[in-house]
Amino acid sequence: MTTPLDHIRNFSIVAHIDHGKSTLADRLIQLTGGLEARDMKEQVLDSMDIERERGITIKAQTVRLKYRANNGEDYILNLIDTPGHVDFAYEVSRSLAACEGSLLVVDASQGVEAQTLANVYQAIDNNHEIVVVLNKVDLPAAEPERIREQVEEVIGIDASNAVMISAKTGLGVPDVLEAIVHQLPPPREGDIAAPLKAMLVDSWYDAYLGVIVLVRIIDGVLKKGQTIRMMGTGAKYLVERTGVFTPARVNVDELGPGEFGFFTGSIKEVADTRVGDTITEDRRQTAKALPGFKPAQPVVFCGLFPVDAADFEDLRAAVGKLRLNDASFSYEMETSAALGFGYRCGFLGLLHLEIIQERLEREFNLDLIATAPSVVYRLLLNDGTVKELHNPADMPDVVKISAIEEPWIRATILTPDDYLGGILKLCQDRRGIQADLSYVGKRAMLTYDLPLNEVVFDFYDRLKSISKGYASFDYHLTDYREGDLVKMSILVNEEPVDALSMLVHRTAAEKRGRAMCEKLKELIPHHLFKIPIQAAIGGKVIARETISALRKDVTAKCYGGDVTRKRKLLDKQKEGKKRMRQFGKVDIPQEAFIQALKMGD
Ligand SMILES: Nc1nc2c(ncn2[C@@H]2O[C@H](COP(=O)(O)OP(=O)(O)OP(=O)(O)O)[C@@H](O)[C@H]2O)c(=O)[nH]1
Repeated sequence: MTTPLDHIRNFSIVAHIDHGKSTLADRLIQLTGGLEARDMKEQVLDSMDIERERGITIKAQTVRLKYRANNGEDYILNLIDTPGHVDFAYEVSRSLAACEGSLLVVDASQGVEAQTLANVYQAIDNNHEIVVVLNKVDLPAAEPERIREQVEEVIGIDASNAVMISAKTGLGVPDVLEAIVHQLPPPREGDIAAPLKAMLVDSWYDAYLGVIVLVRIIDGVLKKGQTIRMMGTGAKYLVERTGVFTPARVNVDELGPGEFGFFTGSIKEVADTRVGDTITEDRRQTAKALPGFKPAQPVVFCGLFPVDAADFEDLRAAVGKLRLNDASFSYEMETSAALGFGYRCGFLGLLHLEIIQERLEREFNLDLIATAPSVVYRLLLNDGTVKELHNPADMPDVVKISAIEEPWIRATILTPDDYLGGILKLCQDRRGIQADLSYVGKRAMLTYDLPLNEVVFDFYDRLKSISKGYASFDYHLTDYREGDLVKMSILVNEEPVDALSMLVHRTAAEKRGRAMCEKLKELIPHHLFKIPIQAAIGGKVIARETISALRKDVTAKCYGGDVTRKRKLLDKQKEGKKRMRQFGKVDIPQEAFIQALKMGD
């Protein structure tokens, strides 16, 4: 039995990070009986361990809620969870496109932030009706009335029906359910008799069921035994199971128009499923496919190498497994003179990079060295061809290059006025071009165009430290612009360390080079000989430091003393060695790579 359209509501929750989206989602699940209170693990929607630890939502999920409204009618509410971090903006946009309404959650003590704006504008672009939810009214600092006005003023939407709640205590949450039913529209179209037409919203790999495909049905019915066709790729699959998440996985006989659910079939890899693809029945096809989505493009690349070269096979298996579940992560084999065999990996952003690296280390027990993150540069070559550069080490001879283009972003920053000066300076130092400055109450709203290259390293950390954590930030890629970029090499003991080479703007090269040399000087241990550390552009050295020679050997002070203590010291040294890489005659600790690449100004 499928549910009539007017008894279905499909909605997302959009919010700035930490404004309480997951807490509210949990409350809604709890109130509608999806979970008994005692089963409630904190924040069920954030299912991966790392997500839970970091308190961020990565993988968009959906949950079907059964709700008996105050009018006595039964409704199906499909909650489509969306990630809150800028790196995952693409996942936000695809989940929003599959539903009709949004709850806009705003922390009533903090007010509108950068990602509130970015996310709500995406919802508006998708023609969503919006219910404003002012959360955390239990906090003494909450000012729901003022924030309601702010939402109207800054975002320009009607907030007269805003629901005031505390997702933490549960106060007001039942009103959210009523608002979903009465203020959000049911699915706009849907013909049960028409040929199957469904949108592929997401897919992931499950160890027991294989690839699970999340769909939103537009027309027709999806059920077991059907042969379906993906219209974009042309691939055909037999449907083996259909079901929904409540959030527990429950099989259902069929999925009808307006509904969300999943199916499994003979699909081998997540890569075989394209988000945004139209799914239809092979023997009775829908006439017109949905407008497609473009796949998420990696914007940041870095090399990942095992600390111990013998672990390469394990790394190969691990990246393969991760990719099964995360099609936005890409990799190809790379060899580095300094680091041996590894993978060049592409990510949606820096957070995505950190998460993947952490999962590889934690879930697969690998020790890794990550090279400097690099954006994708476009090289215009003299022979008229264009080459994408994912790795500074692959840069062709400069005489072959007529121009280098780099990606730019448009950033929105909201900050209390007190920190405006520091932030303006930061943006300016990072080659930013100010596009706008206005005020949201007492806070400044800054719009800047910045080269992504200047943001990937530590911009966000710097912004947070300058503003004592109060500034919020969001960005999207805009275009490629030509820049005066040069490749800077780092030489340790006269040997170039390919993993540390990077593209930098000419005006910033000397400062970066100097900082890098100083940092490496601190991080590379003394050896028995003097070690020069140099930064160079082409053949020209632009910065130099020297590590003086070591005088004593570590065990000298134990001479003639306690043997166990001596052995302990040697063991400790050996342990340290494991995390070292040898470059010519010099041992560089893994930590040196990580720290050297995370540089402040
Ligand atoms: N006092 C108070 N704290 C709340 C309320 N709702 C959520 N919080 C707290 O605010 C923090 C962030 O809440 P989350 O639900 O994780 O926020 P989120 O928006 O889902 O964050 P992301 O998943 O990272 O995007 C948590 O520490 C919650 O316990 C509320 O109504 N009152």
